[in-house]
Amino acid sequence: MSTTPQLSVQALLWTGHSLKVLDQRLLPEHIHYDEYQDGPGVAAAIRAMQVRGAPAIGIAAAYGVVLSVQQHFPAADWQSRVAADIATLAASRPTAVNLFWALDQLRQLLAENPVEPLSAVTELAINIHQEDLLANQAMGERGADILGDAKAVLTHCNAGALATGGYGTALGVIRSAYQRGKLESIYADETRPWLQGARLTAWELAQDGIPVTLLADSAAAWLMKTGQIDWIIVGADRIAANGDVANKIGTYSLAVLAKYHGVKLMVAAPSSTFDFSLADGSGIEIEQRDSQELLHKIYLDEHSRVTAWNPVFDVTPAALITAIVTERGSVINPGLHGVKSLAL
Ligand SMILES: CSC[C@@H](O)[C@@H](O)C(=O)COP(=O)(O)O
Repeated sequence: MSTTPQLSVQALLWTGHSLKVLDQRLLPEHIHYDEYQDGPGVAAAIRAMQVRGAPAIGIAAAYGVVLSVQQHFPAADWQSRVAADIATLAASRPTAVNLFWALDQLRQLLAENPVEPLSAVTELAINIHQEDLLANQAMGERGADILGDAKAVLTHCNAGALATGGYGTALGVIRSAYQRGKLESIYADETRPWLQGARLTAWELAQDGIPVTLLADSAAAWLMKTGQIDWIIVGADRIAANGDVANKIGTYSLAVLAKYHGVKLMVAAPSSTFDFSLADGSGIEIEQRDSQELLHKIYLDEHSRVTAWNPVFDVTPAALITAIVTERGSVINPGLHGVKSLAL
């Protein structure tokens, strides 16, 4: 096992009484942290994508509950106020299951600790944050083992430290493989329309001195056709029991292209990203974001006849995935086996 370097990038900083959130809308030009003292503030930060990426959304929401308890306990109606803040946090974004996974744990703990809730929820939120970092480090090593001697990979979106408690899922695998000296080329899609690849992944890897080559999303087919990559490595927002994976829009098209070109596809995600209540990916809600993310401003006029369709996730069928890697283990060919073996 190789050692993990000190992390240069942190999306979330817990101060003990507030949450500092790196505003990812401003990267890579500006490194600016906003400080939040209440649950609705954190929910707004998630909705606006100041913090984004499935595990980071779950961690931020956990701290949002801590801030809510800190603000309202021990007022007579603290429980209903905290419940309202939890509902606001749950409504912030629909697709990443990590959000609901974290909130469910905090809700249950609050029910068990009505007398001293603050210390209990604080301990749990910090634990969720730390466990995510450890999971990513374990996943990174496991994923690097599966890559073996692969020389070149492509990633999509940002599934890095910025999207998690640290180290990253897909970027964790890439970090670990790079440290082993195997990877010669790392490609990143721009990831339109929000440019998570161009703005975040490129910046994050550059912070660690890891070279990366950016490409327009539409160049990915030609990258594969010309034999330049062995693997595509992505994260996930929700994985159903049969291994279908919801992830950033464009992942499905990469998976189809990969199948055609004989390129392998790895999904790296912590256990908190699995939703075993769903038999397959058809039940996953796909977030639609504002058309302003796509439309040129001359088309934002209310009389404009130009509109935009902006789904920000898609679902990749398990049959197109070569390996799903978690901190607990991995499944090769999930289309044949599903992922129930990864449940506790
Ligand atoms: C480890 S992050 C995994 C996914 O959350 C990531 O690939 C992704 O799709 C993020 O979408 P985003 O809309 O930026 O929150």
